Amino acid sequence: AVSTAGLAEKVSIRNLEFFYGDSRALKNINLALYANKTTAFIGPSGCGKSTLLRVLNRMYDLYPGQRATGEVMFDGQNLLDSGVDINLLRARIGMVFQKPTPFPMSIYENIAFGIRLYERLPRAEVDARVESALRRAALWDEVKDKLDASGLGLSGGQQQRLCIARTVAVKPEVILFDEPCSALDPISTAKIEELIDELKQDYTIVIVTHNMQQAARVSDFTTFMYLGELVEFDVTEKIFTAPTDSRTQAYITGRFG
Ligand SMILES: Nc1ncnc2c1ncn2[C@@H]1O[C@H](COP(=O)(O)OP(=O)(O)OP(=O)(O)O)[C@@H](O)[C@H]1O
Repeated sequence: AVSTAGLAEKVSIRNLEFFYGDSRALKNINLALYANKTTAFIGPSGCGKSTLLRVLNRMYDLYPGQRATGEVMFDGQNLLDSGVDINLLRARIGMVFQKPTPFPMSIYENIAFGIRLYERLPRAEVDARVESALRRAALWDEVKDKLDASGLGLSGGQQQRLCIARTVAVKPEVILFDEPCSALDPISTAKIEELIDELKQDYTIVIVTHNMQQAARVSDFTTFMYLGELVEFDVTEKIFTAPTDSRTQAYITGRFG
């Protein structure tokens, strides 16, 4: 059994199923995400990693024909319930995407815009929040003298840190990373990984990655998925050194995927 004694469950997923039309992409998923820990989702292409991540902030709501059943408990509420305030949910469970997606506006506005979606704050407080978010995302020193320049003028790695700053600025509790480094060079990747490691002091983090070294470096727990099923969940080191299931073993040794 996985030793999780003393850890707080931030999100508890129970009997989760997910459908694209008639096609079932997630089968009876049961999983806990622990507070102030990083959980990686790994597995071969098409196994359902992104689908599971997108359930956690109801991303699928935008698409007709996609639906989830079961429970995703977060602070005593089932996130899948129809009464859930989706905007509030996405402020509490933020997401960083694969490709950096800054808005076509200034660096400052990229962050202030997100804050204003959720809160009305005096300008000085917005300024302070923008600065602290940029510091948190390890970008402040590089941009403090050009906050009015376009976010699109930053390098790919800087753009991704800007997106992380934008997510952090609305004070989420959980941050979902969907292959956040797949478009980045090794140096930018190392920066983002370092950042993820620091962010877990204050947030609960989930990361989908194809890069097993990355999963091994940044996560505390790892979930191996295969064909829509959660095959194995364990402490990351255990998954990568002594997995229980033969399919996990096959994947981590490069025999498929
Ligand atoms: N919009 C969609 N409509 C129909 N089926 C979809 C859709 N998106 C994903 N699927 C299917 O759901 C399953 C899970 O896909 P998902 O993208 O979650 O896998 P993944 O593990 O994230 O894959 P990858 O590593 O390639 O990103 C796959 O069989 C995929 O073909």
